[in-house]
Amino acid sequence: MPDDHIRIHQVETLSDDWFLLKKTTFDYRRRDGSWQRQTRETYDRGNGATILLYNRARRTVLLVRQFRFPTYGNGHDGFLIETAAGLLDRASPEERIKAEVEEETGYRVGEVRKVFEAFMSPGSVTERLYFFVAEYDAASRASEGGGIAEEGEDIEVLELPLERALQMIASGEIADGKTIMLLQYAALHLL
Ligand SMILES: Nc1nc2c(ncn2[C@@H]2O[C@H](COP(=O)(O)OP(=O)(O)O[C@H]3O[C@H](CO)[C@@H](O)[C@H](O)[C@@H]3O)[C@@H](O)[C@H]2O)c(=O)[nH]1
Ligand SMILES: [Mg+2]
Repeated sequence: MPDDHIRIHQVETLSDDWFLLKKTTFDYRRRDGSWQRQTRETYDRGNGATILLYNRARRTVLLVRQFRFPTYGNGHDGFLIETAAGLLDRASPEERIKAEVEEETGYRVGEVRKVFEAFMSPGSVTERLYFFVAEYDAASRASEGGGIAEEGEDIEVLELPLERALQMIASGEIADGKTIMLLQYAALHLL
């Protein structure tokens, strides 16, 4: 796709509170060469990182459960089981995910390995998510985890056999996109 296919016409800030919601009007050059005016809203919450901790010998994974208000009421009770994750806040993905995984799970990991990057909701959310894996064992537990209570985090740590986690995808008990992707990666490549 050549670089000259977009001309930004107008950018309007609809909301700039916790995160940023913009409405952009732009001209898009279609594949047949004609220009078409379009408007799109984009929700910008920065980029993020997520990590699956796994134990090869025991064939287990570490996940977290927390209340996610946006899912509450959309056919879910809101308590999502997820891989540990956090927003980058201008840090590098590697740096951020190491701090985040310790905050949320209490486990301190040395080496983390990036396995892929993905846009999780490209029609409306700008965020690029960086996916990592790392090994853990009982000795890597440095604290209780649980997240930052002052920020409203109330995170429960779950250790599960990979087989059980995969069954929970099939049953709908695990319903978070990034988590499903990393568990499937583990089944294919790690455990
Ligand atoms: N006051 C307030 N707090 C908010 C709001 N939105 C989020 N927060 C708080 O901001 C903090 C963000 O926590 P992180 O651990 O850094 O991010 P995350 O929400 O876990 O995000 C991760 O998971 C997302 C969902 O899969 C990912 O989209 C994201 O990239 C990241 O990896 C949490 O304490 C959350 O409650 C808001 O509108 N108002
Ligand atoms: Mg988080």
